[in-house]
Amino acid sequence: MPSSAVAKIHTVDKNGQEITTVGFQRFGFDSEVPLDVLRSLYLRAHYVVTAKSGEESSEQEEQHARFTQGASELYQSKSIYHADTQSISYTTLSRFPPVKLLPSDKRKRILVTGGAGFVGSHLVDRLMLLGHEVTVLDNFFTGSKTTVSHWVGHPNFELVRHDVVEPFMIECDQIYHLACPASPPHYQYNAVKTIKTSFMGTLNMLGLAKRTKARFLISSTSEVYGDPEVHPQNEDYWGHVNPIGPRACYDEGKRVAETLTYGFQRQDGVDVRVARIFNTFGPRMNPYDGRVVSNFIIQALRGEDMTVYGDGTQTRSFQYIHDLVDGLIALMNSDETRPVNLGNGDEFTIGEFAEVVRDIVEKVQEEDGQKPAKRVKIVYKPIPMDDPQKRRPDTTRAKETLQWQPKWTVRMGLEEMVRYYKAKMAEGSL
Ligand SMILES: O=c1ccn([C@@H]2O[C@H](COP(=O)(O)OP(=O)(O)O[C@H]3OC[C@@H](O)[C@H](O)[C@H]3O)[C@@H](O)[C@H]2O)c(=O)[nH]1
Repeated sequence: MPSSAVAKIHTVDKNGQEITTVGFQRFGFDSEVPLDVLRSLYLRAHYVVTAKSGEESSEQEEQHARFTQGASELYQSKSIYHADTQSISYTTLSRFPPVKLLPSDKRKRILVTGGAGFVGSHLVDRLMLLGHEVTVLDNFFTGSKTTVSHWVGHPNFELVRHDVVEPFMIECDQIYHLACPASPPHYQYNAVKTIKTSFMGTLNMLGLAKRTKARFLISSTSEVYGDPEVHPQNEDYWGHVNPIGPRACYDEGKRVAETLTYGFQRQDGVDVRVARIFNTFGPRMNPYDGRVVSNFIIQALRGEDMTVYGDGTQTRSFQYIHDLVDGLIALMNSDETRPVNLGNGDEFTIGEFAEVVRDIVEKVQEEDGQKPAKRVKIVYKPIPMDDPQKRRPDTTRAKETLQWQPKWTVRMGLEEMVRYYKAKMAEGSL
Protein backbone atom coordinates (compact mmCIF):
# COMPACT_ATOMS: atom_id res chain seq x y z
CA MET A 1 0.00 0.00 0.00
CA PRO A 2 1.44 3.44 -0.83
CA SER A 3 2.39 5.45 2.23
CA SER A 4 0.27 8.39 1.10
CA ALA A 5 -2.81 6.23 1.75
CA VAL A 6 -1.97 6.13 5.48
CA ALA A 7 -4.01 8.97 6.86
CA LYS A 8 -2.74 11.20 9.64
CA ILE A 9 -5.15 11.71 12.51
CA HIS A 10 -6.28 15.27 12.27
CA THR A 11 -7.68 15.91 15.73
CA VAL A 12 -10.04 18.83 16.12
CA ASP A 13 -12.01 19.83 19.18
CA LYS A 14 -15.72 20.53 19.53
CA ASN A 15 -15.22 23.99 18.00
CA GLY A 16 -13.28 22.69 15.03
CA GLN A 17 -9.91 23.87 16.41
CA GLU A 18 -6.87 21.59 16.04
CA ILE A 19 -5.90 19.87 19.31
CA THR A 20 -2.13 19.94 19.74
CA THR A 21 -1.85 19.93 23.51
CA VAL A 22 -3.85 18.61 26.43
CA GLY A 23 -4.12 20.20 29.86
CA PHE A 24 -3.94 23.83 30.91
CA GLN A 25 -2.79 26.22 33.56
CA ARG A 26 -5.31 26.20 36.46
CA PHE A 27 -5.05 27.17 40.10
CA GLY A 28 -1.27 27.58 39.88
CA PHE A 29 -0.81 24.04 38.52
CA ASP A 30 0.32 23.61 34.94
CA SER A 31 -1.02 20.40 33.40
CA GLU A 32 -0.30 21.12 29.74
CA VAL A 33 1.70 18.66 27.62
CA PRO A 34 2.00 18.20 23.83
CA LEU A 35 -0.47 15.65 22.50
CA ASP A 36 2.21 14.10 20.26
CA VAL A 37 4.43 13.21 23.19
CA LEU A 38 1.53 11.78 25.16
CA ARG A 39 0.39 9.82 22.11
CA SER A 40 3.82 8.32 21.63
CA LEU A 41 3.31 6.59 25.00
CA TYR A 42 0.23 4.65 23.94
CA LEU A 43 -0.18 4.70 20.18
CA ARG A 44 3.25 3.30 19.33
CA ALA A 45 3.60 -0.46 19.30
CA HIS A 46 4.47 -1.70 22.74
CA TYR A 47 6.97 -4.00 21.11
CA VAL A 48 9.16 -2.85 18.26
CA VAL A 49 8.32 -5.05 15.31
CA THR A 50 11.46 -6.36 13.61
CA ALA A 51 10.45 -9.38 11.61
CA LYS A 52 8.23 -8.79 8.62
CA SER A 53 5.34 -11.07 8.00
CA GLY A 54 4.31 -9.83 4.58
CA GLU A 55 2.70 -6.74 3.22
CA GLU A 56 0.61 -5.99 6.26
CA SER A 57 3.45 -5.50 8.66
CA SER A 58 5.25 -2.84 6.63
CA GLU A 59 2.02 -0.91 6.49
CA GLN A 60 1.66 -1.29 10.24
CA GLU A 61 5.24 -0.17 10.74
CA GLU A 62 4.47 2.99 8.80
CA GLN A 63 1.55 3.63 11.10
CA HIS A 64 3.72 3.20 14.17
CA ALA A 65 6.37 5.47 12.72
CA ARG A 66 3.75 8.13 12.16
CA PHE A 67 2.60 8.08 15.77
CA THR A 68 6.13 8.30 17.14
CA GLN A 69 7.11 11.04 14.73
CA GLY A 70 9.08 13.66 16.58
CA ALA A 71 9.06 11.63 19.75
CA SER A 72 10.77 8.42 18.64
CA GLU A 73 14.18 9.99 19.23
CA LEU A 74 13.24 10.61 22.82
CA TYR A 75 11.76 7.27 23.48
CA GLN A 76 13.40 3.96 22.79
CA SER A 77 11.50 0.77 23.31
CA LYS A 78 12.91 -1.88 25.58
CA SER A 79 11.30 -4.76 23.79
CA ILE A 80 11.42 -6.26 20.33
CA TYR A 81 8.68 -8.45 18.95
CA HIS A 82 9.74 -11.21 16.54
CA ALA A 83 6.67 -12.06 14.52
CA ASP A 84 8.28 -15.14 12.92
CA THR A 85 8.93 -16.88 16.24
CA GLN A 86 6.15 -15.13 18.21
CA SER A 87 8.70 -14.11 20.82
CA ILE A 88 9.86 -10.92 22.54
CA SER A 89 13.40 -9.89 23.46
CA TYR A 90 14.06 -7.32 26.16
CA THR A 91 17.01 -5.12 26.97
CA THR A 92 17.50 -3.39 30.30
CA LEU A 93 18.60 -0.17 28.66
CA SER A 94 15.83 2.42 28.66
CA ARG A 95 15.45 5.99 27.57
CA PHE A 96 12.51 7.91 28.88
CA PRO A 97 10.39 10.63 27.38
CA PRO A 98 11.64 14.04 28.51
CA VAL A 99 10.03 15.13 31.78
CA LYS A 100 9.92 18.72 32.97
CA LEU A 101 12.53 19.80 35.45
CA LEU A 102 10.55 21.43 38.26
CA PRO A 103 12.00 23.39 41.16
CA SER A 104 11.49 21.51 44.43
CA ASP A 105 8.73 23.84 45.68
CA LYS A 106 6.71 23.06 42.56
CA ARG A 107 7.49 19.33 42.42
CA LYS A 108 4.85 17.30 44.22
CA ARG A 109 5.02 13.79 45.63
CA ILE A 110 1.91 12.18 44.25
CA LEU A 111 0.42 8.80 45.11
CA VAL A 112 -1.90 7.24 42.54
CA THR A 113 -3.78 4.16 43.72
CA GLY A 114 -4.97 2.10 40.77
CA GLY A 115 -2.24 3.85 38.79
CA ALA A 116 -1.80 0.87 36.44
CA GLY A 117 -5.46 0.95 35.42
CA PHE A 118 -7.00 2.68 32.45
CA VAL A 119 -7.64 6.11 34.02
CA GLY A 120 -4.71 5.84 36.43
CA SER A 121 -2.09 5.18 33.77
CA HIS A 122 -3.10 8.23 31.73
CA LEU A 123 -3.00 10.38 34.86
CA VAL A 124 0.45 8.94 35.66
CA ASP A 125 1.75 9.76 32.15
CA ARG A 126 0.61 13.34 32.55
CA LEU A 127 2.00 13.81 36.06
CA MET A 128 5.32 12.24 35.06
CA LEU A 129 5.71 14.40 31.94
CA LEU A 130 4.95 17.43 34.11
CA GLY A 131 7.92 16.57 36.32
CA HIS A 132 6.30 15.31 39.52
CA GLU A 133 7.34 12.34 41.66
CA VAL A 134 4.78 9.61 41.19
CA THR A 135 4.19 6.44 43.19
CA VAL A 136 1.74 3.93 41.75
CA LEU A 137 -0.04 1.42 43.99
CA ASP A 138 -1.81 -1.37 42.18
CA ASN A 139 -2.70 -5.00 42.86
CA PHE A 140 -2.95 -5.65 39.08
CA PHE A 141 -6.36 -7.32 39.44
CA THR A 142 -7.76 -5.28 36.57
CA GLY A 143 -4.80 -2.98 35.92
CA SER A 144 -1.72 -4.15 34.05
CA LYS A 145 1.99 -3.48 34.46
CA THR A 146 2.30 -2.83 30.74
CA THR A 147 0.31 0.41 31.06
CA VAL A 148 3.10 2.06 33.05
CA SER A 149 6.13 -0.12 32.20
CA HIS A 150 7.56 2.72 30.10
CA TRP A 151 8.25 4.62 33.35
CA VAL A 152 9.82 1.77 35.33
CA GLY A 153 13.38 2.76 36.23
CA HIS A 154 12.78 6.51 35.96
CA PRO A 155 14.07 8.29 39.09
CA ASN A 156 10.74 10.11 39.57
CA PHE A 157 8.70 6.91 39.39
CA GLU A 158 7.89 4.03 41.74
CA LEU A 159 5.61 1.07 41.11
CA VAL A 160 4.38 -0.88 44.13
CA ARG A 161 2.27 -4.03 44.01
CA HIS A 162 -0.10 -3.48 46.88
CA ASP A 163 -3.78 -4.03 47.60
CA VAL A 164 -5.35 -0.92 49.15
CA VAL A 165 -7.47 -3.05 51.50
CA GLU A 166 -4.22 -3.29 53.50
CA PRO A 167 -2.78 -0.11 55.05
CA PHE A 168 0.11 1.60 53.27
CA MET A 169 2.40 4.34 54.54
CA ILE A 170 4.28 6.86 52.41
CA GLU A 171 5.04 10.59 52.65
CA CYS A 172 3.16 12.43 49.91
CA ASP A 173 1.45 15.73 49.05
CA GLN A 174 -1.47 14.51 46.98
CA ILE A 175 -3.35 11.21 46.77
CA TYR A 176 -5.43 10.29 43.76
CA HIS A 177 -7.41 7.31 45.05
CA LEU A 178 -8.61 5.49 41.93
CA ALA A 179 -8.19 1.84 42.93
CA CYS A 180 -11.33 -0.24 42.30
CA PRO A 181 -12.59 -2.44 39.46
CA ALA A 182 -14.89 -0.24 37.37
CA SER A 183 -16.41 -2.36 34.62
CA PRO A 184 -19.76 -3.99 35.51
CA PRO A 185 -18.64 -7.60 34.73
CA HIS A 186 -15.39 -7.05 36.65
CA TYR A 187 -16.87 -5.43 39.73
CA GLN A 188 -19.66 -8.03 39.89
CA TYR A 189 -17.21 -10.93 39.49
CA ASN A 190 -16.26 -10.71 43.17
CA ALA A 191 -18.85 -8.38 44.66
CA VAL A 192 -17.67 -8.73 48.25
CA LYS A 193 -14.12 -7.83 47.25
CA THR A 194 -15.44 -4.79 45.37
CA ILE A 195 -17.28 -3.51 48.46
CA LYS A 196 -14.25 -4.27 50.60
CA THR A 197 -12.00 -2.34 48.20
CA SER A 198 -14.34 0.65 48.17
CA PHE A 199 -14.72 0.72 51.92
CA MET A 200 -11.41 -0.55 53.35
CA GLY A 201 -9.31 0.92 50.54
CA THR A 202 -10.84 4.36 50.99
CA LEU A 203 -10.57 4.12 54.78
CA ASN A 204 -6.87 3.27 54.51
CA MET A 205 -6.10 6.03 52.04
CA LEU A 206 -8.05 8.61 54.06
CA GLY A 207 -6.10 7.48 57.12
CA LEU A 208 -2.90 8.08 55.15
CA ALA A 209 -4.12 11.52 54.06
CA LYS A 210 -4.91 12.36 57.68
CA ARG A 211 -1.44 11.33 58.87
CA THR A 212 0.52 12.98 56.08
CA LYS A 213 -1.81 15.97 55.59
CA ALA A 214 -1.91 15.10 51.90
CA ARG A 215 -4.78 16.35 49.78
CA PHE A 216 -7.08 13.42 48.93
CA LEU A 217 -9.10 12.97 45.73
CA ILE A 218 -11.43 10.01 45.26
CA SER A 219 -12.71 8.79 41.91
CA SER A 220 -16.40 8.32 42.54
CA THR A 221 -18.84 7.56 39.75
CA SER A 222 -22.04 8.47 37.95
CA GLU A 223 -23.27 5.12 39.30
CA VAL A 224 -23.96 6.84 42.65
CA TYR A 225 -27.05 8.19 40.83
CA GLY A 226 -28.17 4.62 40.08
CA ASP A 227 -30.99 4.38 37.52
CA PRO A 228 -31.71 8.11 37.72
CA GLU A 229 -35.15 9.68 37.85
CA VAL A 230 -33.65 13.11 37.15
CA HIS A 231 -32.08 13.94 33.80
CA PRO A 232 -29.42 15.20 33.34
CA GLN A 233 -27.89 14.42 36.72
CA ASN A 234 -26.45 17.24 38.80
CA GLU A 235 -24.46 16.81 41.99
CA ASP A 236 -27.39 17.66 44.28
CA TYR A 237 -29.39 14.65 43.09
CA TRP A 238 -29.28 11.90 45.73
CA GLY A 239 -29.73 9.05 43.29
CA HIS A 240 -31.92 6.02 42.78
CA VAL A 241 -29.89 2.94 43.68
CA ASN A 242 -31.05 -0.62 44.29
CA PRO A 243 -29.12 -1.43 47.48
CA ILE A 244 -29.35 -5.20 47.04
CA GLY A 245 -29.05 -5.58 43.26
CA PRO A 246 -26.04 -6.91 41.29
CA ARG A 247 -24.62 -3.39 40.77
CA ALA A 248 -24.91 -2.45 44.45
CA CYS A 249 -21.38 -3.61 45.32
CA TYR A 250 -20.06 -0.78 43.15
CA ASP A 251 -22.82 1.84 43.48
CA GLU A 252 -23.21 1.50 47.23
CA GLY A 253 -19.47 0.92 47.63
CA LYS A 254 -18.76 4.29 46.03
CA ARG A 255 -21.58 5.95 47.97
CA VAL A 256 -20.14 4.79 51.26
CA ALA A 257 -16.66 5.80 50.05
CA GLU A 258 -18.01 9.32 49.54
CA THR A 259 -19.62 9.18 53.00
CA LEU A 260 -16.28 8.17 54.54
CA THR A 261 -14.50 10.93 52.64
CA TYR A 262 -16.79 13.63 54.01
CA GLY A 263 -16.64 12.00 57.45
CA PHE A 264 -12.85 12.46 57.50
CA GLN A 265 -13.28 16.00 56.23
CA ARG A 266 -15.72 16.94 59.03
CA GLN A 267 -14.06 15.05 61.86
CA ASP A 268 -10.39 15.29 61.00
CA GLY A 269 -10.13 18.23 58.65
CA VAL A 270 -8.80 16.10 55.78
CA ASP A 271 -8.56 18.15 52.59
CA VAL A 272 -10.82 16.22 50.19
CA ARG A 273 -11.95 16.29 46.56
CA VAL A 274 -14.67 14.07 45.06
CA ALA A 275 -14.89 13.44 41.30
CA ARG A 276 -18.02 11.72 40.00
CA ILE A 277 -16.79 10.22 36.77
CA PHE A 278 -19.21 9.46 33.94
CA ASN A 279 -18.58 6.86 31.20
CA THR A 280 -15.05 7.36 29.93
CA PHE A 281 -13.18 5.67 27.09
CA GLY A 282 -9.79 5.67 25.43
CA PRO A 283 -6.63 3.72 24.71
CA ARG A 284 -5.55 1.19 27.37
CA MET A 285 -9.11 0.29 28.23
CA ASN A 286 -8.93 -3.42 28.84
CA PRO A 287 -10.30 -4.91 25.60
CA TYR A 288 -11.90 -7.76 27.52
CA ASP A 289 -13.46 -5.83 30.39
CA GLY A 290 -16.91 -6.05 28.84
CA ARG A 291 -17.71 -2.34 28.64
CA VAL A 292 -19.60 -1.07 25.68
CA VAL A 293 -16.90 0.99 23.95
CA SER A 294 -14.21 -1.70 24.04
CA ASN A 295 -16.70 -4.46 23.15
CA PHE A 296 -18.06 -2.60 20.13
CA ILE A 297 -14.65 -1.60 18.72
CA ILE A 298 -13.11 -5.05 19.13
CA GLN A 299 -16.18 -6.74 17.67
CA ALA A 300 -16.22 -4.41 14.66
CA LEU A 301 -12.47 -4.76 14.06
CA ARG A 302 -12.75 -8.53 14.14
CA GLY A 303 -15.77 -8.55 11.87
CA GLU A 304 -17.94 -10.07 14.61
CA ASP A 305 -21.54 -9.15 15.47
CA MET A 306 -21.82 -6.06 17.67
CA THR A 307 -23.86 -6.88 20.78
CA VAL A 308 -26.42 -4.29 21.89
CA TYR A 309 -27.98 -5.20 25.24
CA GLY A 310 -31.76 -4.72 25.48
CA ASP A 311 -33.47 -2.74 22.72
CA GLY A 312 -30.64 -0.19 22.61
CA THR A 313 -32.78 2.74 23.77
CA GLN A 314 -30.85 3.22 27.02
CA THR A 315 -28.50 6.21 26.84
CA ARG A 316 -24.95 7.02 27.90
CA SER A 317 -22.73 10.07 27.47
CA PHE A 318 -19.11 9.30 26.67
CA GLN A 319 -16.04 11.36 27.53
CA TYR A 320 -12.53 10.93 26.20
CA ILE A 321 -9.78 10.07 28.65
CA HIS A 322 -7.69 13.24 28.16
CA ASP A 323 -10.65 15.44 29.09
CA LEU A 324 -11.14 13.41 32.26
CA VAL A 325 -7.47 13.71 33.23
CA ASP A 326 -7.68 17.50 32.68
CA GLY A 327 -10.72 17.56 34.98
CA LEU A 328 -9.15 15.40 37.68
CA ILE A 329 -6.02 17.55 37.83
CA ALA A 330 -8.05 20.78 37.84
CA LEU A 331 -10.26 19.48 40.64
CA MET A 332 -7.31 18.28 42.73
CA ASN A 333 -5.67 21.70 42.55
CA SER A 334 -8.83 23.77 42.97
CA ASP A 335 -10.59 24.78 46.18
CA GLU A 336 -13.79 22.90 45.31
CA THR A 337 -14.51 20.36 48.05
CA ARG A 338 -18.05 19.42 46.97
CA PRO A 339 -18.58 16.49 44.57
CA VAL A 340 -18.00 17.44 40.93
CA ASN A 341 -19.37 15.61 37.88
CA LEU A 342 -16.75 14.97 35.20
CA GLY A 343 -18.29 13.81 31.95
CA ASN A 344 -19.20 14.75 28.42
CA GLY A 345 -22.78 15.86 27.73
CA ASP A 346 -22.88 14.22 24.25
CA GLU A 347 -25.59 11.61 24.83
CA PHE A 348 -26.28 8.62 22.58
CA THR A 349 -28.71 5.75 22.72
CA ILE A 350 -26.67 2.55 22.76
CA GLY A 351 -28.28 1.57 19.46
CA GLU A 352 -27.08 4.82 17.83
CA PHE A 353 -23.70 4.43 19.43
CA ALA A 354 -23.21 0.99 17.85
CA GLU A 355 -23.71 2.61 14.45
CA VAL A 356 -21.30 5.44 15.22
CA VAL A 357 -18.60 2.95 16.27
CA ARG A 358 -19.21 0.82 13.18
CA ASP A 359 -18.88 3.89 10.91
CA ILE A 360 -15.64 4.97 12.54
CA VAL A 361 -14.08 1.52 12.40
CA GLU A 362 -15.01 1.33 8.71
CA LYS A 363 -13.56 4.81 8.10
CA VAL A 364 -10.22 3.86 9.67
CA GLN A 365 -10.15 0.53 7.82
CA GLU A 366 -10.82 2.30 4.55
CA GLU A 367 -8.06 4.86 5.20
CA ASP A 368 -5.70 1.97 5.85
CA GLY A 369 -6.79 0.22 2.68
CA GLN A 370 -8.48 -2.62 4.54
CA LYS A 371 -12.11 -2.10 3.73
CA PRO A 372 -13.99 -5.26 4.76
CA ALA A 373 -16.14 -7.03 2.18
CA LYS A 374 -19.29 -6.70 4.25
CA ARG A 375 -20.53 -4.63 7.19
CA VAL A 376 -20.65 -6.20 10.63
CA LYS A 377 -24.12 -6.89 11.99
CA ILE A 378 -25.67 -5.29 15.06
CA VAL A 379 -27.43 -7.93 17.18
CA TYR A 380 -29.54 -7.65 20.33
CA LYS A 381 -28.91 -9.50 23.62
CA PRO A 382 -30.76 -9.48 26.97
CA ILE A 383 -30.31 -6.35 29.08
CA PRO A 384 -28.40 -6.81 32.36
CA MET A 385 -30.45 -6.34 35.57
CA ASP A 386 -30.66 -2.75 36.90
CA ASP A 387 -28.94 -1.33 33.80
CA PRO A 388 -29.54 2.45 34.05
CA GLN A 389 -31.98 3.66 31.39
CA LYS A 390 -30.42 7.07 30.87
CA ARG A 391 -27.33 8.96 31.93
CA ARG A 392 -25.97 12.40 31.14
CA PRO A 393 -23.94 14.67 33.36
CA ASP A 394 -24.88 18.20 34.27
CA THR A 395 -21.40 19.74 34.34
CA THR A 396 -22.38 23.27 35.35
CA ARG A 397 -20.42 23.00 38.58
CA ALA A 398 -17.24 21.88 36.81
CA LYS A 399 -17.63 24.71 34.33
CA GLU A 400 -18.14 27.34 37.02
CA THR A 401 -15.62 26.23 39.61
CA LEU A 402 -12.92 24.53 37.51
CA GLN A 403 -13.43 26.36 34.21
CA TRP A 404 -13.41 22.88 32.73
CA GLN A 405 -15.48 21.54 29.86
CA PRO A 406 -14.72 18.55 27.65
CA LYS A 407 -12.94 19.44 24.41
CA TRP A 408 -12.85 16.10 22.58
CA THR A 409 -15.69 14.95 20.41
CA VAL A 410 -16.75 11.34 20.81
CA ARG A 411 -15.86 10.68 17.16
CA MET A 412 -12.29 12.01 17.54
CA GLY A 413 -11.75 9.94 20.65
CA LEU A 414 -13.18 6.82 19.04
CA GLU A 415 -10.93 7.21 16.02
CA GLU A 416 -7.85 7.33 18.20
CA MET A 417 -9.02 4.35 20.23
CA VAL A 418 -9.66 2.31 17.09
CA ARG A 419 -6.08 3.05 15.98
CA TYR A 420 -4.78 2.00 19.38
CA TYR A 421 -6.52 -1.38 19.23
CA LYS A 422 -5.33 -1.84 15.65
CA ALA A 423 -1.75 -1.21 16.77
CA LYS A 424 -2.20 -3.77 19.59
CA MET A 425 -3.52 -6.32 17.13
CA ALA A 426 -0.59 -5.61 14.80
CA GLU A 427 2.00 -6.24 17.51
CA GLY A 428 0.30 -9.53 18.39
CA SER A 429 -0.75 -8.61 21.94
CA LEU A 430 -4.48 -8.57 21.30
O1 LIG B 1 -21.42 -5.24 24.65
C1 LIG B 1 -22.12 -4.41 25.29
C2 LIG B 1 -21.73 -3.85 26.54
C3 LIG B 1 -22.57 -2.95 27.16
N1 LIG B 1 -23.76 -2.58 26.58
C4 LIG B 1 -24.65 -1.58 27.21
O2 LIG B 1 -23.99 -0.32 27.09
C5 LIG B 1 -24.29 0.50 28.23
C6 LIG B 1 -23.00 0.93 28.88
O3 LIG B 1 -22.40 -0.18 29.47
P1 LIG B 1 -20.94 -0.16 30.14
O4 LIG B 1 -20.71 -1.53 30.68
O5 LIG B 1 -19.95 0.38 29.20
O6 LIG B 1 -21.03 0.92 31.32
P2 LIG B 1 -22.18 1.29 32.39
O7 LIG B 1 -22.67 2.63 31.99
O8 LIG B 1 -23.20 0.22 32.53
O9 LIG B 1 -21.34 1.34 33.73
C7 LIG B 1 -20.25 2.24 33.87
O10 LIG B 1 -20.72 3.40 34.43
C8 LIG B 1 -19.82 4.42 34.73
C9 LIG B 1 -18.49 3.97 35.31
O11 LIG B 1 -18.36 4.35 36.66
C10 LIG B 1 -18.16 2.54 35.17
O12 LIG B 1 -17.10 2.44 34.28
C11 LIG B 1 -19.20 1.58 34.71
O13 LIG B 1 -19.75 1.04 35.84
C12 LIG B 1 -25.19 -0.34 29.12
O14 LIG B 1 -26.52 -0.02 28.87
C13 LIG B 1 -24.91 -1.77 28.69
O15 LIG B 1 -25.98 -2.65 28.91
C14 LIG B 1 -24.13 -3.11 25.36
O16 LIG B 1 -25.20 -2.79 24.81
N2 LIG B 1 -23.30 -4.02 24.76
